Amino acid sequence: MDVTVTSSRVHGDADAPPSKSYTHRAILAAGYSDGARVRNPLDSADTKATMGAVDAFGGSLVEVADTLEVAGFDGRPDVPPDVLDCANSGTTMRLVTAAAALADGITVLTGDASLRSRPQGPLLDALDALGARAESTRGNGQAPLVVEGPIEGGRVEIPGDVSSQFITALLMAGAVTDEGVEIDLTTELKSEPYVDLTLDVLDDFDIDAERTADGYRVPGGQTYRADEYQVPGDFSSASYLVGAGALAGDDSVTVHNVYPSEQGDSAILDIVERMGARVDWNRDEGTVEVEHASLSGVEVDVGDTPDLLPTIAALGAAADGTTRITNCEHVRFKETDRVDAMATELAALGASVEEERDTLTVHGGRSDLTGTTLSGHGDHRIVMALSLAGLVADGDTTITGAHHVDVSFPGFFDTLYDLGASVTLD
Ligand SMILES: O=C(O)C1=C[C@@H](OP(=O)(O)O)[C@@H](O)[C@H](O)C1
Ligand SMILES: C=C(OP(=O)(O)O)C(=O)O
Repeated sequence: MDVTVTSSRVHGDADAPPSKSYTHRAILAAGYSDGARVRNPLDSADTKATMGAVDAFGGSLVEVADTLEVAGFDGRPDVPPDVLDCANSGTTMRLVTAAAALADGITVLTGDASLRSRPQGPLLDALDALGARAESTRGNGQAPLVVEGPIEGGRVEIPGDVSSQFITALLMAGAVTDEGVEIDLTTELKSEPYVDLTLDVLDDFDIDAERTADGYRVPGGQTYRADEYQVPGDFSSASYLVGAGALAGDDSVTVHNVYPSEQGDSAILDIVERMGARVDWNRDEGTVEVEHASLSGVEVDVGDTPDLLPTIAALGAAADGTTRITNCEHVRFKETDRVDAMATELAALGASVEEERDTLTVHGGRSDLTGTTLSGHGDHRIVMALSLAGLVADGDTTITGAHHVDVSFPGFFDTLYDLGASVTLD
């Protein structure tokens, strides 16, 4: 399915969907427990993949209104009856690979073509060091993966600059090993707020884990326990709504369901404010009101907030002056190489863009942007970010693969349409 966005103004109220990162963790943590209710989970393609894994490990999940009733596998996953298909979800593959290493037998994991091109090697090496057999079938550190457990715990070294999801995976599984897991980071950690978010969920499930001088530690022999877990709203998804208000607001846009949490991507509020928009975050009410202004370029380090790169690049293309996005090499390891994808598509729209390994520079100006047909690169965030640029480009902007928004924000185009954007799906 393609989407065509025509230059338009937006205003009114919109809800941020539930957080994808919190939902994955809450569902898997409920799986590790003997049972828990997850309230207001995100129902999307990626979170369904995690639900499928919990089911395959011997848990069960029943949806009752806005709550998922999870009967867990109580710390000991069964050997799955079939290959685990993690679809497009990096979070599922990493978190579930470590869970599979607890099972007494062999698990095979795969995913779509994008997921089968993403790096898993450091996690496989770490699980190997903990006593599992963990292999890439092609020997290239990518899925399909074969994992044979069980692990008992121990000490591992792992780089922190490929994916923080490896750390999250080891912490979540490590809590139910006999010996616990001590993680020594061999490089600087990127995407650190996502590990903070993991510690937050673990704490709510009564699991102790902590940052150490060299990395992280989780003691073993623990029991996941929570009656009910409430998932907060998603700031990465909210970034597109906030971005729409900042770029094309006619009067203001108010985004609901955005309460404070450990999500690093709440940085989007500060970024659009620095670009010149007026932003009012009422933390108690969980609302953000954004008023459009003529935006100017900014410099942003996305070391902690990789998922904001497409949003910031799109805003930068429409802002006056130069937007420099630094510390972004790890953004190349996502559903697609997002640094390259945004550079290519914004250039096709008429922006002047320079791409280096670790930096993306966009020389913006909305008068330079002319609608054309762009590739969504099969990546939900590229599709949503390019839609923002379409709001201000002259004429029609068509983006291919619009259905990929189902990965994290299934109602995205309805939400944009309800705000007044001219959006046509076909
Ligand atoms: O743990 C998580 O929920 C996520 C961690 C980040 O990935 P990396 O740690 O691989 O940068 C982020 O990009 C991804 O969308 C979600
Ligand atoms: C990279 C993302 O997710 P994942 O790593 O789970 O595929 C994302 O949602 O932008």
